Amino acid sequence: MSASTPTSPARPQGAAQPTALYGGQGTRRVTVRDIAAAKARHEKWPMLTAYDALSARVFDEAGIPVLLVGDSAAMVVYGYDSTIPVTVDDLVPLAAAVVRGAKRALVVADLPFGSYQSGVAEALASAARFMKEANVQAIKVEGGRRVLPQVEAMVAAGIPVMGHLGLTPQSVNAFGGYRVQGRGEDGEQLMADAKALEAAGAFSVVLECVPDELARRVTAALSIPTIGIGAGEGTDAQVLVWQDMAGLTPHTAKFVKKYADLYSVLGDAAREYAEEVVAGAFPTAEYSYK
Ligand SMILES: Nc1nc(=O)c2c([nH]1)NC[C@@H]1CN(c3ccc(C(=O)N[C@@H](CCC(=O)O)C(=O)O)cc3)CN21
Ligand SMILES: CC(C)C(=O)C(=O)O
Ligand SMILES: [Mg+2]
Repeated sequence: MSASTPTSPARPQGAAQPTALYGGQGTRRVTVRDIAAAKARHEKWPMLTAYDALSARVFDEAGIPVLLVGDSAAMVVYGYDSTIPVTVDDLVPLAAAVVRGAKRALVVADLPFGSYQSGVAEALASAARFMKEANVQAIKVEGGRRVLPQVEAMVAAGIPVMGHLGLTPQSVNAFGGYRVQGRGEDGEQLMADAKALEAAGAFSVVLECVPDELARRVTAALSIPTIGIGAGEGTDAQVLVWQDMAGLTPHTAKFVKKYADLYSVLGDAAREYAEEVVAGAFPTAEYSYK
């Protein structure tokens, strides 16, 4: 598969199959410059969310080059029914755990609702907390031209910024639900937002729940990578919430492909453990000390 890729050195037996982004990079962490170079080489790459050290380690060793500490933690970690309630205080410890667990992946953290919208100073202060307390390498904010001053200020401060357009879940109350965005005339607004983010210095942009044809046009129009979720096959990269793709989340959107059935696997393990404890079948001598 990658045998013909000149930049990929031989890897130790048993090592995870690297994505193209990891080619030739030894064990150092992926950087935003690597991400930019991948677009120039027309390489597609995967991003997953992560919220704890152990899952971050699993994904890192599986060759996922970029991990996102998403504000979706509000829903999949904290049990809220939207991303609105989660705070910087909630997310910073999760982000710190992900950075400790992942040795090679670039770690990006979402700025949560209410931690950047009011202005440049608020955005810089929130981003600085993720950089100083969690040691993340990049920050993501939702929105286009309405958050441009914040994006420009963060970039000027040396903070790599990932944009996020389309279905921006922090605006769920304005959208009136989790609906596909950018159809018809709205597509041109989204295109203008994407170009503005690139001009402001964003290093990449997430396109969530938009028509595949729009995502393809935006991807062609930008020199920075697009990362799709429910945006079809035409983006440079893809992202999914890990509990969705692993089949742990009971109800998911149409764009989710389940690559495992963790809901059943984990439930079966818990049921079997419970049965054995009740029956006195666990622990046996094998699991006991003399
Ligand atoms: N676990 C999880 N996965 C996610 O992908 C995710 C979160 N949480 N939380 C934050 C947002 C919310 N997201 C969502 C939630 C629901 C739909 C959804 O049900 N969409 C409809 C589309 C309806 C239409 O056609 O307009 C669908 O049927 O897929 C989409 C994105 C994506 N994000
Ligand atoms: C799904 C991705 C793009 C996200 O913003 C999140 O997980 O919070
Ligand atoms: Mg998010």
